[in-house]
Amino acid sequence: MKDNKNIVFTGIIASSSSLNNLEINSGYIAVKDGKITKRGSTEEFDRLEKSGEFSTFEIVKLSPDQFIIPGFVDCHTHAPQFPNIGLGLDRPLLEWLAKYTFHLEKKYSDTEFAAKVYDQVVQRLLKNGTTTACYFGSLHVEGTLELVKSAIKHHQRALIGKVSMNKENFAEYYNETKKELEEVETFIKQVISYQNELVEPVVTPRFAVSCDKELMDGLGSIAKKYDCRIQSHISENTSEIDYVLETNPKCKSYGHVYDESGILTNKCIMAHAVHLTEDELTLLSSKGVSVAHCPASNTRLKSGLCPVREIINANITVGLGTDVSGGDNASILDAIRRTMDISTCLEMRGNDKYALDWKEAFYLATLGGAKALNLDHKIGNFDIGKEFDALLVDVYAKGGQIDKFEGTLQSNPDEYALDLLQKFIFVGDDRNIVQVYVKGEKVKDAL
Ligand SMILES: O=c1[nH]c(=O)c2nc[nH]c2[nH]1
Ligand SMILES: [Zn+2]
Repeated sequence: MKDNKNIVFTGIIASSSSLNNLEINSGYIAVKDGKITKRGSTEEFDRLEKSGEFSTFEIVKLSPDQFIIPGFVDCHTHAPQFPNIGLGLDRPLLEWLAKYTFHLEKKYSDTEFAAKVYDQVVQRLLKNGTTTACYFGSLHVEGTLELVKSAIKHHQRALIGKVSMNKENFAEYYNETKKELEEVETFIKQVISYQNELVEPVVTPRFAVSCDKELMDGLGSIAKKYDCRIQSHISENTSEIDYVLETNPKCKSYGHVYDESGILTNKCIMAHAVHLTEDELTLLSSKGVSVAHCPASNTRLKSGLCPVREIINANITVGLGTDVSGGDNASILDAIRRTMDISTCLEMRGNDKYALDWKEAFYLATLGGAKALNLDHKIGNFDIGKEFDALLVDVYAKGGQIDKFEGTLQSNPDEYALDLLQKFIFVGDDRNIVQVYVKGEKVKDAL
């Protein structure tokens, strides 16, 4: 598709090195064959440019109102549910699944339908600056392979799972165990056979409500066999937890149901974790499990206010998820804002110093997400040697929400840069994301 040129950007560059360390300054970043090869000050750039170092590079000089940040990482979303976005949010989780969600997901037995929807989904996410997405597909192998093909076609970094379910439900949306395990292996082998460096398969037990012990054991073994990531849901809603404990009377917690089947590994990412006990926090932390915090769906489905600060303090790696269509917004910018809002609500209820500030939420949306998905050796910030997944943001982009009030931002260059980024985080939208790069290739250009 797009040609992978050598590019050097000069201007404001921002990325996190940890939850509490945002680096933002003016300088340059050089990208060769999709990887970051050099970074430095503006003075160093001027010197190197004069010496001819960048003679084979396209040079992109940012305007004073533009900056570069790492691409957003969506750690949890359901691609087949996008046609329902904004609809049917009047029921709690289990009723919502039975009434709206399973019926929609069943339609993905039609691969033509799947191909059309997934092409739109992948493009929507790239437009929003989501350079990496960890997707749930549907129960169907061929349908979910259409999602894989769309990610490859549009050059999105994607972790994709064929959903596994073997428990009967009213929608008749499940497989018999043997068939399900065979299909999961077929899916994994097929994705591997594409040999695409951006796309990987994920073992995806929907949750302990939909999978019995036999299936869960089998999925744990498959993940081990192929050294795959695993994704699922945990402790989102109290009725869900009650059901899981009732149907697994020998397990002392929801977390232990997964642990009994070898699901909890350092390649496992669990969505939600709204109602975990202290014991479960310790269990997840000891196993190296990551959590995808999905604030939009937690409020839309009235599941609860996720204590994200406690999860972070328990030494669990956290990233953000949009969780469409329990979540009503496909943008990680929205997840950033809702993360701040939910944690602020919890602070206002009496948890001192609980709220996450915008710099922390920005970290979760970038490097935190990359760590949660075990991709931080490749992406998440602009360390030399990492792959260049990045957004070029224009704070005053034409038609956008952010008005320019001349001379009102702080005049010190460092503070001015912080003001610009802060404006984008709180007020910006996809119109401000004027270019998107994945592994050095431009996948959106609205400049
Ligand atoms: O928010 C959610 N969306 C889903 O599709 C789902 N399935 C199980 N648990 C779930 N939670
Ligand atoms: Zn989900």
